[in-house]
Amino acid sequence: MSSSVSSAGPRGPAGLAELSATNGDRHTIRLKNVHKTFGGGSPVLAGLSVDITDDAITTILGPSGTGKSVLLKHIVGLLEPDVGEVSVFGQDIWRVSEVDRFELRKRFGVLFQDGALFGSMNLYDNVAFPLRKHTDKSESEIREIVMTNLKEVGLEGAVHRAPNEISGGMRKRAGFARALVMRPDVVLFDEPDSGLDPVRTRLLCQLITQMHAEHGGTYIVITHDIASARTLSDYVGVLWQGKMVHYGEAEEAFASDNAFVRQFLAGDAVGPLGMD
Ligand SMILES: Nc1ncnc2c1ncn2[C@@H]1O[C@H](COP(=O)(O)OP(=O)(O)OP(=O)(O)O)[C@@H](O)[C@H]1O
Repeated sequence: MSSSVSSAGPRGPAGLAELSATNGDRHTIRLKNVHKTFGGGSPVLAGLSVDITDDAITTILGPSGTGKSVLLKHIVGLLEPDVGEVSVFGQDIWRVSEVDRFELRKRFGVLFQDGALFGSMNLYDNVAFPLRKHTDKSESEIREIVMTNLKEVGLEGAVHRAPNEISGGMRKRAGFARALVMRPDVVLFDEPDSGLDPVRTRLLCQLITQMHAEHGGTYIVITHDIASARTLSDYVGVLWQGKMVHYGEAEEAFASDNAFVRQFLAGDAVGPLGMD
């Protein structure tokens, strides 16, 4: 973990003061003037720049289809920008060798919408998979880590179940356990709240906050659920029309006088964002 304030798990104004005092200038993830267009369509990212603050939970908000998942795939090096730079851990991810890019990716944990579990493996083997593939740990070491991680997400009683034998919320928690198993410096969540009822959403947000407080690291959570963003965020980024129209401390974002940011965060029907 690359975290000076990680065990503190910065929450609330006091946490943020501590964060900026110790950590203000460190940015593991930086995007500079990133453009991305698919085929002959209109640009999805159109000059997006942002420096994500380390050792905090950032939520990225924006309307449907605005490019949040595309942004996440750029951060983890799964998509290459047409123009611009994506720098992770101080290196331009597209100017390093493929082998180095693969090494950089190992420092990320990603939780995709449905948990992205292997259907043919039980939960234990799903969580053990990255350790078996990328480390030379013994099976008894792996067992200890896997059981700890599954316990942390409340799934120690479901280790032998297959993904299709458990609920969507449990699949997300199992995906979370797997995303954390390599002790990543950065964890990316692609709409962890999608398809969950409000209570399960709240519980998952609590789990994310709690795991961040325990393990530290830089968490980036993509969502369009404003309630989740309020619960989770140390920092908020708002994406619109291919750009990061706002990035800053959560309180600042929720008090923004930018017409779009205000409309989106308040969920107002009136404002620059319409149905198109
Ligand atoms: N591989 C791809 N090829 C072509 N178009 C793509 C590809 N990936 C994404 N897009 C397009 O990019 C746009 C942004 O998609 P993206 O999934 O990033 O939006 P989003 O903000 O995550 O949306 P939502 O909140 O609905 O999940 C969409 O128009 C989508 O069709």
